[in-house]
Amino acid sequence: MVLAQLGGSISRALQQMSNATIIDEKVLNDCLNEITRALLQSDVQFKLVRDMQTNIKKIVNLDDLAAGHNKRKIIQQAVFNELCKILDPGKPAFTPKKGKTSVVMFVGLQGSGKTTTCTKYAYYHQKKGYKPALVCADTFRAGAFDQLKQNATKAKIPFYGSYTESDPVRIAVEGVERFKKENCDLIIVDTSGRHKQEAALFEEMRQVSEATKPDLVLFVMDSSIGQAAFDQAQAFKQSVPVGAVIVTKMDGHAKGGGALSAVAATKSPVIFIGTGEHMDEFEIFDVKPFVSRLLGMGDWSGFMDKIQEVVPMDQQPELLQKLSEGNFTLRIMYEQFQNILKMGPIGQVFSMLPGFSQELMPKGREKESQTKIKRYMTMMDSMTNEELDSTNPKLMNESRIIRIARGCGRPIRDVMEMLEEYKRLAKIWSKMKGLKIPKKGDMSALSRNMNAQHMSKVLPPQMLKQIGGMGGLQSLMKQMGSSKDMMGMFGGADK
Ligand SMILES: Nc1nc2c(ncn2[C@@H]2O[C@H](COP(=O)(O)OP(=O)(O)OP(=O)(O)O)[C@@H](O)[C@H]2O)c(=O)[nH]1
Repeated sequence: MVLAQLGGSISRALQQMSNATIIDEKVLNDCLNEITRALLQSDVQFKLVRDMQTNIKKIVNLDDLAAGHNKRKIIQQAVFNELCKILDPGKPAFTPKKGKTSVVMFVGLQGSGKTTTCTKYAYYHQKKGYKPALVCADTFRAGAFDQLKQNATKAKIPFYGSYTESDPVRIAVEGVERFKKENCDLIIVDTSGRHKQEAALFEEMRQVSEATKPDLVLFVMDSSIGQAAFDQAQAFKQSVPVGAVIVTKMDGHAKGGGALSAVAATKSPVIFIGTGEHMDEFEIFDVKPFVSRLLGMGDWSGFMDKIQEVVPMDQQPELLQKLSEGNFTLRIMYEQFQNILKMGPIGQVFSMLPGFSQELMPKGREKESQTKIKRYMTMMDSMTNEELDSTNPKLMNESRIIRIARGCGRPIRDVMEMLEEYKRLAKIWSKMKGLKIPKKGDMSALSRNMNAQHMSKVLPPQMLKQIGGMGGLQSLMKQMGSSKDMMGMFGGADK
């Protein structure tokens, strides 16, 4: 069961319960058992699941439910809070400061994706203006240094390692010293992968940590690790001061529940997730939006942040103005396709929009979707300015379609398909009509300006019904809006 399925199962359990006329202990227990089953099937550790169930029972007061309060909402909120609690140890991770040297050491099981993730982490910070450097202290796996070297060269990040030196402590110390002298502010030390049974390798890892005195030890974990996650993560935590976790391969078909367990074992926050093999398939991890996405509630703040990344700054106000007028033209679609292709996998963007990820960008088919987008753009290149800027769907008559097909050398049905896709996107974006436009550059204000009215238009009808219609959505947004993150996520509550 992948995490998305886990979210679906939990939502279904909640839905079934809210369909019951009277919520008594049995109905509540059935619902919680269903949720428990889904969590266990996703590899969340048994003890965590049991504790979660007990906590929810403590929080949810059956008398309140009987009094006719919105039962589903109360329980959904409790499930939401409990899942957040598992993933949020309540203390923030160390963040490196620009201009001040920080040493970050990467540890993890063999093949968890450490080396790949080191470069992603370095690259991410380099884009933010840091001066990162990579040190390969993995003397165990032949080829590890070559891999790091290759990645680092591609990203133009300085690196240090040795083909002959077999002592990882020595390499780590030399590398750190060298990059300190070169005024690098983020020195990243990659270490060998190991399993908890390998005592000698654990001792070696401890020595590297002691010698380099890292400001942060990052535990890298593959999301598919399953039930073993808790014990493995705990073993690492006992040997070195793990301060944060990165979960990799979140793009795969892993169950993913192990990741939740590992966080609980290390009592450290997840700070990033890896979503692919490429350098930029790396996302900041935020607990509340993540759980919200897991439960199928969408993640507006993430979506708006992505737009900020995808759309060049100078085009943002203009695009938002057009969207707020409800004028989604083919030209806008073309320009957005251009931006999206520049940025990389569009799945990352659209998976954040509630309910639309599957239609726009089926998981695992990103490459196909990109090819499709390029094909659409070729067809649009054969359109006139009038066609590109029109908001009148009737303009695209048969003769225009035939002309476009001839112009781009594609069959007529391809042009029709592209126009259908345009209509579908235009329909989605027309829901943005009336959006308050933030001042130039202040995209976060946009998410704050999104109110329940906008949300209700964008949410798929069945999801809105699940939440309890407009009234349910408003109170859910108010209730959740007490935290800043949630305000951002749902675009702010109506006051
Ligand atoms: N799909 C996907 N693959 C990933 C991700 N992160 C890493 N990988 C792949 O996972 C494999 C192992 O990654 P490495 O970086 O070599 O793993 P490692 O932990 O350094 O390996 P050891 O040094 O043997 O411990 C490689 O094929 C990576 O491309 C991710 O987020 N998604």
